[in-house]
Amino acid sequence: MTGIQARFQLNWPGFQLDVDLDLPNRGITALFGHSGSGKTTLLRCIAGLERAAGQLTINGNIWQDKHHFLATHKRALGYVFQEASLFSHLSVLDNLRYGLKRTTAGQQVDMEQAIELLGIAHLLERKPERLSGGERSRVGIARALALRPDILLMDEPLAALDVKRKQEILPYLERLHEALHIPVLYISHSPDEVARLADYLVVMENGRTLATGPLADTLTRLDLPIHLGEDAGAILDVCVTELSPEWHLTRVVFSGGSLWARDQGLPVGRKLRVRVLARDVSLAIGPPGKSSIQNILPGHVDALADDEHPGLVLVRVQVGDAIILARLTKKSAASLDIHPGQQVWAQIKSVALME
Ligand SMILES: Nc1ncnc2c1ncn2[C@@H]1O[C@H](COP(=O)(O)OP(=O)(O)OP(=O)(O)O)[C@@H](O)[C@H]1O
Repeated sequence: MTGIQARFQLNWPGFQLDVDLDLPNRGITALFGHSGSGKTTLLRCIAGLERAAGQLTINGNIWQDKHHFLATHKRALGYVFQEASLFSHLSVLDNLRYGLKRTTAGQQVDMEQAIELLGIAHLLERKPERLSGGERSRVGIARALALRPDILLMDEPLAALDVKRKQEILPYLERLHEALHIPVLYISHSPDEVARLADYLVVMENGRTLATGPLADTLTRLDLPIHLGEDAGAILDVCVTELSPEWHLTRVVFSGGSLWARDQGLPVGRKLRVRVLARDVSLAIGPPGKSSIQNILPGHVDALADDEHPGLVLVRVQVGDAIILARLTKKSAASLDIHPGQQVWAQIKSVALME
């Protein structure tokens, strides 16, 4: 049995946790939900810091069931918090070594890989006080990885950083998808971070899981109360197929067609994600004539749902195998008689390449 099987029940006055999760054995799973929905409590149960009833199996190893409860220090896990709590009297290298009982050859390789992945080789001799916030976070993550965990738990690791530092660290986290062969559970309140990093999404509400599934499918479900507001949109897996140096544009293809985006110097053949925000998509019920919009894709309306504002509606459009969301005013949806099954042309004003 691979992956994570986690079933927990916890009864606190005013809060009950009741989850039953089966999660993939690699990739980043984002835990998303309102404040107080139980995300941190779930991570603490996995870490053995809360004694919930239930069971927990990580890649076939039982960490908890009716008869066993493995103590936290015996669980092969890395835990990264908002503030990386580094030892101030130790250099970065000694911080990384701390906790490794004796450094075996295998651990040395893991530590070197962690140093490389997080880009901290030039910081090894420094004391934590001489690191920027972003560098401290990277060292904190590398330290967790050096322990060769079977699972990495990250509780809003970027929340304490300003926008600039976040942008600096995100590319390192993006590399974790590919490079790590362990599951990562990642709590975040930021839809942008989730869209960039996550492969899988768990939506929590009041101590329960409302939905779990691959990121692109779960983000475009209209039946979930994930109120993303201006961040509502779709994620597409694409591949760069053409460059147009003359117009500084890049063409990417996905299962539903192709899109032009602003050139960011990516080579042909590069696979990446793009994010298409619902507010940037409008719909026409016939092939549009001359338009300044380059990206026009035919598709079919799959479903409609009220948006947060009473005057707006979100429309799910099936484009090939992919789903795109469009945000329309209720007035225009009514005047075009937008309904499930209808053929439409999605006009996409802007596409963000996430690289
Ligand atoms: N030790 C505790 N005893 C009783 N209730 C607790 C305890 N710790 C947390 N809670 C409550 O459990 C609920 C879930 O808290 P938790 O920190 O897991 O939420 P969260 O989704 O991580 O929130 P946030 O996004 O704000 O970090 C909250 O109502 C909180 O007040």
